[in-house]
Amino acid sequence: MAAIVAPGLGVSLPVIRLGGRAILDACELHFAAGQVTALLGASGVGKSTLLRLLAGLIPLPPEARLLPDDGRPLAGRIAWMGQQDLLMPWLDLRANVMLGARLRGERPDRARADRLIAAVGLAGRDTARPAELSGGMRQRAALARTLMDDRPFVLMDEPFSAVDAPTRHRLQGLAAELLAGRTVLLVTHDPLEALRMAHRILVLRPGPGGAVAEELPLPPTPPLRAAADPAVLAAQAKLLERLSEAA
Ligand SMILES: Nc1ncnc2c1ncn2[C@@H]1O[C@H](COP(=O)(O)OP(=O)(O)OP(=O)(O)O)[C@@H](O)[C@H]1O
Repeated sequence: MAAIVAPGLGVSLPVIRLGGRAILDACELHFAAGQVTALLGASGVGKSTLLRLLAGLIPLPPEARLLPDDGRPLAGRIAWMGQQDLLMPWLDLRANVMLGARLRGERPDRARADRLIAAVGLAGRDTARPAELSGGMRQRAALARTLMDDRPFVLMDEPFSAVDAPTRHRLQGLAAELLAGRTVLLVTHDPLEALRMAHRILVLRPGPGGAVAEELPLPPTPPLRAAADPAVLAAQAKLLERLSEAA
């Protein structure tokens, strides 16, 4: 796959209220070009809300600004991958990977779909329906679909939480390789996943005016970090402690 280097993304948000309650406090964030930022925090603190605001799934207040560093609009340049694979059961793997283009009425790039299917280790399974694939295979298919449209910004909401630990470990390696150069915001509950994959870790913690993001230090080595790296293990213990305090 051709390497791309995505621009960074500046985010300026006022207090975000949902159902009459302040969920996120006003914030200024910058997601660095081509880097993975992991977002952690207790259940219900507002991680998905932030992701959904960036994806346009929750309407932005008029004062909010989402500014890619290249000055071009953000619309149409975001890919999304969630906890559920959202594969269409009646379509085969290749058709699922090419679904975005079909929905937009474009001619899908079949060669690119096949390269991505091979890259996620599913070569030869292109005519299989989702029901014939394991959970890990379906998440790999979802990863291929996420990358199919070649978007510079990728938002991932607990993408690997539904698979077993060894599969998750493999998918983290695969995703790190295939997402290289993109500007990624990864919501996860898994401290080790954040420590392996991220260039930067933000923890959302509740505050009186809504949740606030706090940056945590990372081991000096770049991602993808080895799970057995003593610096990663030490950071994992500290991150768990910090998450317990923030809950
Ligand atoms: N449309 C909505 N209307 C009202 N409240 C909402 C809405 N969407 C989310 N919330 C509330 O906003 C808060 C943050 O939810 P959000 O899903 O962002 O949390 P989260 O940190 O992603 O949680 P989890 O880790 O459990 O997925 C929760 O209290 C939730 O109930």
